[in-house]
Amino acid sequence: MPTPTRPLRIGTRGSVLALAQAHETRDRLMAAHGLPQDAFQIIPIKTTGDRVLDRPLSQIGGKGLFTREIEEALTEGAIDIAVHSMKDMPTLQPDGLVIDCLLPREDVRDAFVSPHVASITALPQGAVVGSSSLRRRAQLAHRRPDLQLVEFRGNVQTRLQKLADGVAVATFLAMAGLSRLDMRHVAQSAIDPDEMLPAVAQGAIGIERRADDQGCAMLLSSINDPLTALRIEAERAFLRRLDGSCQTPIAGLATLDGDRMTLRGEILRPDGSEVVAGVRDGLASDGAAMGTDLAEELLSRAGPGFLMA
Ligand SMILES: NCc1[nH]cc(CCC(=O)O)c1CC(=O)O
Repeated sequence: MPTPTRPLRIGTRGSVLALAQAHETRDRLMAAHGLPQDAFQIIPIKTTGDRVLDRPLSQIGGKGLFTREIEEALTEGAIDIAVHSMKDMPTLQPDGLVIDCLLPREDVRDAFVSPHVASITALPQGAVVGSSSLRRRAQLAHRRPDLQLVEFRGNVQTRLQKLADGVAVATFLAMAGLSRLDMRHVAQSAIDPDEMLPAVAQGAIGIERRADDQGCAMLLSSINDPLTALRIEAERAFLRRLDGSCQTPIAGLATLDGDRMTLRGEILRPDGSEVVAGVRDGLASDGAAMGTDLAEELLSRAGPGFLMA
């Protein structure tokens, strides 16, 4: 809790997008509690994922790469809360930490980004596309086996520069990240989830705290968006059962219609040669069970070893 003597310390990665998310969190807390800006201090923390830029994430060790150092700072008390892209979060938090605050979700869709080409369909035969996301690579390879995929790491600016340099003719980014950076214009199109199912929790910001910190629990409860929380709970239950990591292409998306939820999920072979997809409909309050159940259906239909390939 912020006190007159000490501001509330908000831990975040240092990327432009991460800082925008930390600022959004601070602004919501200021508005909800009538607090001044200097009641908060934003503390950027460098993570392994930020440090190692020359290898695909899947080779360095998957999820957790962008969060470990931040969670350590939280556990040690060097920060009070941590702001995360939920898409990058492991499905289980370390002992003593919880995420029970989700901000209203942004656009969940992937963006098709290219200087000249309008859409996936419009890509010329054999075109070079840059992406380091195993999910997007597998989904694209499934749909367009003719395309050539190259690794594409780095922040939004770096990736746009690579496109300008002709390293690839197109790439994908999350619409949510582009929106938060006021850069939606760089997207040629937003890809419908029926065409490319997004990553679990794409577009959602979660705020982590120490489980025993009742002050922060109260502070954060006022900015939690319960509908986003329901969707993320279902999607992450699905991912948890699949033991999702960056090494297993998985996509999942929950949508709400009143008190009903539809949960779609898919798992892919990394080379895109096979996709196993399924859907569940049910009560929004049963999201976690639907997620586990859908994951089990996909696992049994895929058969042993599917995710290892
Ligand atoms: N893996 C990196 C990452 N984590 C969250 C976002 C975008 C914002 C979001 O989905 O909330 C991105 C970049 C991207 O996929 O373009």
